Amino acid sequence: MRAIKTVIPFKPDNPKSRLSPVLTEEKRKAFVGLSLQNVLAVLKESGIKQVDILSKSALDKSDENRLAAMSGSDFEIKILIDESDLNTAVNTYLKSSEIPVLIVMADLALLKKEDVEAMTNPAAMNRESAFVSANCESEFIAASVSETKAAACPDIVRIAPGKDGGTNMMYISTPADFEVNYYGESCKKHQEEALRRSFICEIHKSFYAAADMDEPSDLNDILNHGSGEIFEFISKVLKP
Ligand SMILES: Nc1nc2c(ncn2[C@@H]2O[C@H](COP(=O)(O)OP(=O)(O)OP(=O)(O)O)[C@@H](O)[C@H]2O)c(=O)[nH]1
Ligand SMILES: C[C@H](OP(=O)(O)O)C(=O)O
Repeated sequence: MRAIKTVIPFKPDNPKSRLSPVLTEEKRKAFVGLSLQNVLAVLKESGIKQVDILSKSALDKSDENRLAAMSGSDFEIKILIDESDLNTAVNTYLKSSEIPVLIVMADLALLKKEDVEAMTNPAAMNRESAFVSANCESEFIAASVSETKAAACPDIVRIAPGKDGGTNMMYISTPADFEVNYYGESCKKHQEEALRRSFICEIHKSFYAAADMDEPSDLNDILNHGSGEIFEFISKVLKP
């Protein structure tokens, strides 16, 4: 795999406030810890070797212990603390990055390794995922078209949108030349920014990558499609 940096923005304090109708603060903290663990496991499975957790504040001891247990010579996890807001923290990170960056949100409880592979190396995938070029109206099958375009113009932004128009993952080939602008319909904003900066923009459409956990009803997706510790946790909390 081509060298890339992978970064997970993370907010450990009072996380997922929109879930407060169904989860206490303590449970929300436990939930984002499990979700982060899930995302890291998928990244590891997909061949990513090193991940930076870009955290707004220090991690809880339990989360730190979990990360330490996952970390090893073949999978290095670094914790970087940046107390600024999400956009400032990520943009500072991008500015200092000389190789492609993959940004992955921590609340993707259903993420699959195929989604990560589609973001980092779509041409190598033997699949029929549809990609959409922001430069044209029609959808097309990714690999051959995107390779041809990439040969002519190597700067690529690849986005996995959230189900409500946010940006759940983003691959940026030349990160120092791009700025993120999260919140609201950020996928659209990022597509526009890509076009403005003459990047090729591709969209990875996937139910699993789109399933961010923002609102109480989103947790049903974990009950219906999830597995492991996070499934057990949500099952217990929602069906005591
Ligand atoms: N470093 C950093 N990460 C953040 C910040 N705010 C959110 N994040 C992370 O960015 C990703 C997407 O954030 P949201 O889905 O809005 O999560 P949230 O802010 O905990 O949720 P709400 O309080 O419900 O808006 C998650 O991985 C969060 O942990 C921040 O200020 N700094
Ligand atoms: C950060 C934000 O996340 P959401 O609140 O849409 O989950 C976004 O994707 O722009």
